[in-house]
Amino acid sequence: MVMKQAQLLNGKALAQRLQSELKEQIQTQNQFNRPPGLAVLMVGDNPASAAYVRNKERACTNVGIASFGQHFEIEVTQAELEQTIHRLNQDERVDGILVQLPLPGHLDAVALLLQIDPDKDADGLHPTNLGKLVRGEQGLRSCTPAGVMRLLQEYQIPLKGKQAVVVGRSILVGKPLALMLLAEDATVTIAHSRSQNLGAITRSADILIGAVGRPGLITVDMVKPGAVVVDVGINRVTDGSGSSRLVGDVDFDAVQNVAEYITPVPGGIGPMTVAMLLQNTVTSYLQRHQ
Ligand SMILES: NC(=O)C1=CN([C@@H]2O[C@H](COP(=O)(O)OP(=O)(O)OC[C@H]3O[C@@H](n4cnc5c(N)ncnc54)[C@H](OP(=O)(O)O)[C@@H]3O)[C@@H](O)[C@H]2O)C=CC1
Ligand SMILES: Nc1nc(=O)c2c([nH]1)NC[C@@H]1CN(c3ccc(C(=O)N[C@@H](CCC(=O)O)C(=O)O)cc3)C=[N+]21
Ligand SMILES: [Mg+2]
Repeated sequence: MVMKQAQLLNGKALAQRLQSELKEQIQTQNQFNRPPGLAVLMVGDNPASAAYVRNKERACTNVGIASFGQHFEIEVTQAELEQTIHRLNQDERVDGILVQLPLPGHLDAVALLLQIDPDKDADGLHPTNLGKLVRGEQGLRSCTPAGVMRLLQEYQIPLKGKQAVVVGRSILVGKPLALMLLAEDATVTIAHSRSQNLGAITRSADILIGAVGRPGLITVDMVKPGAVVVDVGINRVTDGSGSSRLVGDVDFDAVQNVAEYITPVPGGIGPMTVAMLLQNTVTSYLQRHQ
């Protein structure tokens, strides 16, 4: 039997196009006498965060957004971070503030995110923006889930009435993504580490999202033939020869033989996340001057 390979959902290509559109928009928006500004706070050096920061800074330079990155030692205190956020809230050059998650255990992420001016909340994690998402109101949306939705939209993947299964329930990815899928009239199930019969749940999915952080968690037997498979996971793995590479949560090589559409890692949701972060920053920039 000849297996038809899934079509790739090419996040990298779409993200590049969105970036050129943003670049043009920024070039023609010069009445504010300054570029849009984005501040990313990173504590310690988690490898997934490091990849994000690298790509984000390259992308900012490319489209014309000023970066105000701040890298803190792992021992930084809550008070130091809160002071930094207060300063950035007041800084007229800064339109977007993002705190890289997860934070080391001695820091309280919830308390910190609460300090961000909701109008500068580039990752949509302030309770005001999360509340707007729950209520279906306009607001800044979390970048990764927004990137997933934008990519599905680009490929005209039908969502209305479809079974969507999101594996992972973090406040950064799984939960907001489930709400966004719901807003598009999908029938949404959220699975997590305590879910029983994960395979039975995922096999019901027309749209299956892996947002866990475990390489190879989603195996081919867990995927319904013809499903749309979105891999949010970013995991660095070391192979036998000692060289390291990025993989997602999905066993891509096997799953691409049964899925209708699939996102690659790298080149899928990662670049879309960066594009949405730039877009949120530009949105805040334009709104802050109204
Ligand atoms: N592509 C991108 O742009 C981005 C990628 N990521 C990547 O996505 C992944 C998830 O990130 P994030 O949501 O922040 O991670 P978290 O660790 O915050 O959340 C992971 C979720 O997966 C669930 N989980 C853990 N193990 C299992 C299991 N065996 N079966 C089912 N569910 C499980 C957890 O369940 P429980 O709640 O019960 O603990 C939790 O809800 C990571 O690889 C991260 O690097 C993150 C952000 C952006
Ligand atoms: N508040 C917060 N928001 C986040 O969105 C967030 C975060 N914290 N903490 C860390 C994770 C991780 N993450 C990535 C985003 C893009 C790539 C990315 O661009 N990846 C490229 C390849 C990267 C490479 O090859 O180095 C790709 O997948 O093609 C990676 C990782 C965002 N995260
Ligand atoms: Mg990716």
